[in-house]
Amino acid sequence: MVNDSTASLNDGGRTPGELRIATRESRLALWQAHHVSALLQERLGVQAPLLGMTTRGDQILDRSLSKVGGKGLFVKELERALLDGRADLAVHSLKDVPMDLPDGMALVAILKREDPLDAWVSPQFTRFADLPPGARVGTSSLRRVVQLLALRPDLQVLPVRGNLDRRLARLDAGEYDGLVLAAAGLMRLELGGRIRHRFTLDEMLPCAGQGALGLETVAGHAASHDLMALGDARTWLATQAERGVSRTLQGSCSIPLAAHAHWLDAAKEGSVPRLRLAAVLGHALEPQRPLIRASIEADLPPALLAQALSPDPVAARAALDWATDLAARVVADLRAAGDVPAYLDAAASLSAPSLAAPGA
Ligand SMILES: NCc1[nH]cc(CCC(=O)O)c1CC(=O)O
Repeated sequence: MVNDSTASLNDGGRTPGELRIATRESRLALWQAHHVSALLQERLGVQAPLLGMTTRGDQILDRSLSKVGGKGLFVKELERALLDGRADLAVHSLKDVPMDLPDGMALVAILKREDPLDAWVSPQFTRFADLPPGARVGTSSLRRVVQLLALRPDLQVLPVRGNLDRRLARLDAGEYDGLVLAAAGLMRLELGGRIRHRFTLDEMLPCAGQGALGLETVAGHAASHDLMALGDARTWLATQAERGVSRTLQGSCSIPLAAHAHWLDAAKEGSVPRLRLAAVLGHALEPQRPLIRASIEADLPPALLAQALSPDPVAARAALDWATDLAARVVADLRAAGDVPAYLDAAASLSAPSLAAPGA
């Protein structure tokens, strides 16, 4: 939508009143940074030029990310720019943001989530269900691997890394019969036309934070209050619940864990917002073992929606506690539904580099 903002890459001196955005230089990261720059201009009247940076996570394509420092790699160098004062904020795909930020950093806002689902992309096969036995599907996400094999144990699931354009090029070159990719990333890059269909939540549960954007600053940044106004309370509560599941299960990139929450009432007037949180855990070493699933629903106490984005830490804490409690209950249900410790041990001992990859 706001692809052609006035922001331009810039590494010169600072201008008072502007908010500089540190960003990776992949097409997706630049789209996201431009999007936020345009929002800052529209909603706050603030100029927000971009500071482009190449991170180690972008340079290292030949090794699995979990071997070289995990998805935190994408984030660390941007954080250094924030701590140095070279930039004021960083824009992240929330699902790439570690569960616990380093001391001194804050996730000040989570923008309204549009499309959290995973998409089926294939030149040849209109529907995932059309795939012939033994077909080759590309994904490097363990979460997707275990869910794909739960749907279709016959499939050959092959690793694919690199940015979206690179993955699609390999698909078009015939290396795969299809790919599973986040719909949000494809839509942002105007590649929505490549989507054949979205998977249902029962087929392919997304990972925590998928489809949402998070804004990070140093804690206590002077613009924190203004930036918080860009956040969306419902998305914040839903994604905090999702991230609570990952945090409780020590979700790293090598855990085949999905966690997704969505609001059930579609904002009908007078209705109580009700959140449904689901989680799926697969076995990292024997992906054919049954998935462990749990889901839970809860009505949001009405006051908490407003409190979610409150600058008052006590009020915000109450909203966060509600989301965290939901996460704890889903994790308890997971533990009751299957041998969670054995599945977590399998993920911890994972040694097959071809399976370990970023948290997509
Ligand atoms: N793991 C990489 C990544 N990080 C964010 C997105 C897409 C946007 C999003 O999910 O928010 C993707 C690509 C993908 O998973 O297909």
